[in-house]
Amino acid sequence: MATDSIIEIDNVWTQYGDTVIHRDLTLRVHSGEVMAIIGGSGSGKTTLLRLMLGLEPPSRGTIKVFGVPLQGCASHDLRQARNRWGVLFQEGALFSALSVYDNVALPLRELKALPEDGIREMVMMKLDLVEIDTMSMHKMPAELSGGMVKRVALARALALNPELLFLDEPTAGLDPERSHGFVQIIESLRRALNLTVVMVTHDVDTLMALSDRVAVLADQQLLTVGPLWKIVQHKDSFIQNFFLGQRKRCEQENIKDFRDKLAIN
Ligand SMILES: Nc1ncnc2c1ncn2[C@@H]1O[C@H](COP(=O)(O)OP(=O)(O)OP(=O)(O)O)[C@@H](O)[C@H]1O
Repeated sequence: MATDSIIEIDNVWTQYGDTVIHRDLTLRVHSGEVMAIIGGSGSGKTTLLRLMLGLEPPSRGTIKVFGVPLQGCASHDLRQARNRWGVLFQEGALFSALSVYDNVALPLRELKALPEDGIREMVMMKLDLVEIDTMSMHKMPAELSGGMVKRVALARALALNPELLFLDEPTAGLDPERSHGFVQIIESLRRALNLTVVMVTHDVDTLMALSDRVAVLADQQLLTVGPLWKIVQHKDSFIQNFFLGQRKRCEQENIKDFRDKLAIN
């Protein structure tokens, strides 16, 4: 078995009553890669993310993150594993009653490992990473644009210096320009912090910009896993429809050009 697997999913089934969502999924996420998960609406992408976060157990099979089996491990081990990952939920999910500063400080305060001035230093550093200026620090979430909410949520996800980042539809709801800017921030952070990333997305630009491999969920199974340029050549009808009119863009050379431009802009 590869030693650099950060996430190991083995023979996982998810079932609600008689309804099977996942049938015998096996997947590895390697250290330092960006693994994208795509699939139709209701194909079980978010549920798969929730399984990887230990928020719900699979009906069958095992999931290990950092070598820790999420089911049946000691609560101390689970807590330690959780402190090594950050999550950006689909809607940003900031606490509406807390300021920008307090939202980012929250995971650090919960950890009870730093004095308040240490927390302040960390919060300022994370806000700087996601390009939120100090003027906005005391704003409430309702006063922020959609793009800012995402960036603050990303700062919070990074608060504990995670090695692993989960992103659920990171660019959903952003206009193309903001989406582009947010993807650039994720890409530069990923490089600088050497992050492993698991993201659910339906956005082809985001896939082109960030993904090293793409896992396709369809018909309750993992249809295929591979680099984007290979995935688009798959004959399956879901994949064909998903990339309709975009297959040429997703050729290897075009992906490279797209990423080069992203790095320059
Ligand atoms: N706790 C639950 N109880 C019963 N059914 C559930 C539960 N959680 C999810 N489901 C069902 O599992 C299926 C997969 O849901 P999930 O949200 O993972 O899909 P998805 O691929 O993320 O969809 P979308 O792209 O529309 O967000 C859906 O049919 C959903 O209704």
